[in-house]
Amino acid sequence: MSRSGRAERPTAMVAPHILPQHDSASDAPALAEAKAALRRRLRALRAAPLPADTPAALCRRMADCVRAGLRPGATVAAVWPLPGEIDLRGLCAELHHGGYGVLLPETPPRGHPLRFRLWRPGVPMQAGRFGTLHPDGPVARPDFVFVPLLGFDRRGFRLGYGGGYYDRTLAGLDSVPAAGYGLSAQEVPAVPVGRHDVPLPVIVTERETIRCGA
Ligand SMILES: Nc1nc2c(c(=O)[nH]1)N(C=O)[C@@H](CNc1ccc(C(=O)N[C@@H](CCC(=O)O)C(=O)O)cc1)CN2
Ligand SMILES: Nc1ncnc2c1ncn2[C@@H]1O[C@H](COP(=O)(O)OP(=O)(O)OP(=O)(O)O)[C@@H](O)[C@H]1O
Repeated sequence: MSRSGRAERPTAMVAPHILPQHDSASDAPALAEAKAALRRRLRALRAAPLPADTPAALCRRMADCVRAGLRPGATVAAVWPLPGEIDLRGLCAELHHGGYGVLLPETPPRGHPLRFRLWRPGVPMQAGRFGTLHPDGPVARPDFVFVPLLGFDRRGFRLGYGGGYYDRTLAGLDSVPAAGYGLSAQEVPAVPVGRHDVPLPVIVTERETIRCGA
């Protein structure tokens, strides 16, 4: 049974990649339920303890990814950690000290894109929706976006917390370069996708930098 008390649909579990498409702005119910079921599984998996060097290995790859593609002075969107997530605060500090502008998202009401604000070490953080924290710095446009995820596949599709925030945000940023990031343990064979889900070109894990679809 799902959290809502409804039975989960077997088709959604067996072949999530061939679910019928829906005509409205939201995902069709079967697709939404397939995503919700996968989210529950991936959240549970996140509770497992991590090897001590894993977060540092991931952050190192993410910093390399920025330095390979952008010059200092460019702005990079990261996130401030929510409980249970990989902590990118060390990466934020490293990028800031390397001359990059570090942006963090402010979470708007559901249905709206994220707004990114400039962060620097010590800047006051404001409490936002869903327990998120954002800096009170000026709003700025990212030159590059790191996209958090609960799960991903090798095609570059990802699953987040279900707000649809990143798909909306990237759709509004006119082909800004972006990379997903997460743990290799968060990889699944095929994330269930709807018409708003746009695959990411790159996903960085602690083990590899995946060029999706390559
Ligand atoms: N650190 C971080 N910041 C982020 C995101 C993220 O994934 N990670 N977001 C990515 O879009 C946006 C916030 N989106 C969110 C959308 C829904 C929920 C949410 O429903 N949270 C659940 C608990 C989820 C869990 O702990 O697994 C809740 O509040 O009950 C949280 C954030 C912007 N900031
Ligand atoms: N660009 C968009 N325009 C309209 N609706 C969208 C857009 N992107 C996503 N949605 C809708 O938002 C809802 C949540 O999307 P989805 O389940 O893909 O979220 P998510 O990627 O897990 O969340 P997040 O991006 O916040 O981490 C779905 O109903 C989806 O169809």
